[in-house]
Amino acid sequence: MDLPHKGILQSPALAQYVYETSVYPREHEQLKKLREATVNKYGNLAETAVPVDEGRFLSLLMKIMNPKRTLEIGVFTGYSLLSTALALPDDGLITAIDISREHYEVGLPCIKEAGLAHKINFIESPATPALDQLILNTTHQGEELFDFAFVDADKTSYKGYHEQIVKLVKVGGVIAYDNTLWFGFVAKEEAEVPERFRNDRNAILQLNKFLASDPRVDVAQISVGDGITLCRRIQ
Ligand SMILES: C[S@@+](CC[C@H](N)C(=O)[O-])C[C@H]1O[C@@H](n2cnc3c(N)ncnc32)[C@H](O)[C@@H]1O
Repeated sequence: MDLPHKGILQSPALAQYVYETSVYPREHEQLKKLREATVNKYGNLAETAVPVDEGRFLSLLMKIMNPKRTLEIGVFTGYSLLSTALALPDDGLITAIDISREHYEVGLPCIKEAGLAHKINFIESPATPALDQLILNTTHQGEELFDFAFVDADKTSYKGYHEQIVKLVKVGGVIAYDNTLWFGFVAKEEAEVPERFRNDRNAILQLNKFLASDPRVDVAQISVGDGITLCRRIQ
């Protein structure tokens, strides 16, 4: 599939400037290898992964938050997952959910090489039932709530995931929704948006509107990568 330039830095030259100045010089060797393995295997589809500046943002956010338990929905080959894993404290653990393990297998050797596979509990499942199971585990078996959740899966389900994840993230914890500026299409008229992006654009528009007035979370729209909405649970 031919994707338009992903990310809100609409000039490829500006994106390249950011990547070369502040991302690539600090990119972990195994992250770079994972990125290259993804391009080798999937070509243009490698753009499905978070852009590298977003990976860096996630990594720094983890270092600031120092979370013990994190959740990721939508793993693909694992660029955001490894960006997170590299920044967790020694006792930090990640629960990662994806409908298919196939793509994850491409990045897994790099995650192993970085010595971080033991931190990751990968659940191969559609997210909705997997989240329901996690809710059961926390309510009936007293498992700890999560400090952080990163959501980067099927956009039309984000609103449903939000209702589940607010039950799984502790008060004071953070939920990050990816692609909330959706290639910049959120600010365009529908007629200007290629047809195959319209459904997801509508879902993102509804999500953004909903989150802006959800009293359970405090919200900031972060203009990095393809747009991340950070939600801090306040009730
Ligand atoms: C945009 S990619 C994730 C990119 C990843 N965060 C990265 O940095 O490489 C979306 C992922 O969501 C997964 N996905 C799609 N629908 C899903 C669902 N209903 N439940 C769980 N995962 C799903 C896809 O298999 C795909 O790997």
